[in-house]
Amino acid sequence: TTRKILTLTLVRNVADEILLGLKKRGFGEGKWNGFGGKVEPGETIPQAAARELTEECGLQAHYLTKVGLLDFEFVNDPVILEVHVFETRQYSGTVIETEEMCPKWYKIEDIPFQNMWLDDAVWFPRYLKGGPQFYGYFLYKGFDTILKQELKSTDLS
Ligand SMILES: CN1CCN(c2cc(NC3CC3)nc(N)n2)CC1
Repeated sequence: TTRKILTLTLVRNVADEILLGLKKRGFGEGKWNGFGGKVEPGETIPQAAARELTEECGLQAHYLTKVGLLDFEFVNDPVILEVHVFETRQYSGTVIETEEMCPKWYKIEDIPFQNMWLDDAVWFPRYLKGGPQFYGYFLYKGFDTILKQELKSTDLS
């Protein structure tokens, strides 16, 4: 198996709402999600996360916190998606719609799980609770069925 390193950044405002984007094209089109993408050569993972955030919604993150790591495997597919999850509460700029994303602020109680990746309903509550970083593993069959899942806390010490 090979790993594809990806980023996912969740933005929170002072009202504790969360900024999600409706993906307009490509992988995950039609789903609400945080912002992210691939890590380019010569980039650290946090640098890639910050770059993708700006490209996808116009905000500049001034501080990123690593909140978790998610591994996604797909039956009969050798590529594991290794998604590094970050949060920012310190950012500047104006939220804009881009070619990739239509951003919208959500109250926590209104997060549209029915229109998000299936796994989000599993790990988002753990993310929202805060605390130690989390590790999640999801084995998908197609894009609509999770065959196996694992979610645990990983203290760095
Ligand atoms: C650049 N990316 C792509 C992958 N990604 C995913 C994936 C995901 N599930 C996987 C079955 C697809 N679930 C969330 N919430 N995000 C984050 C952003």
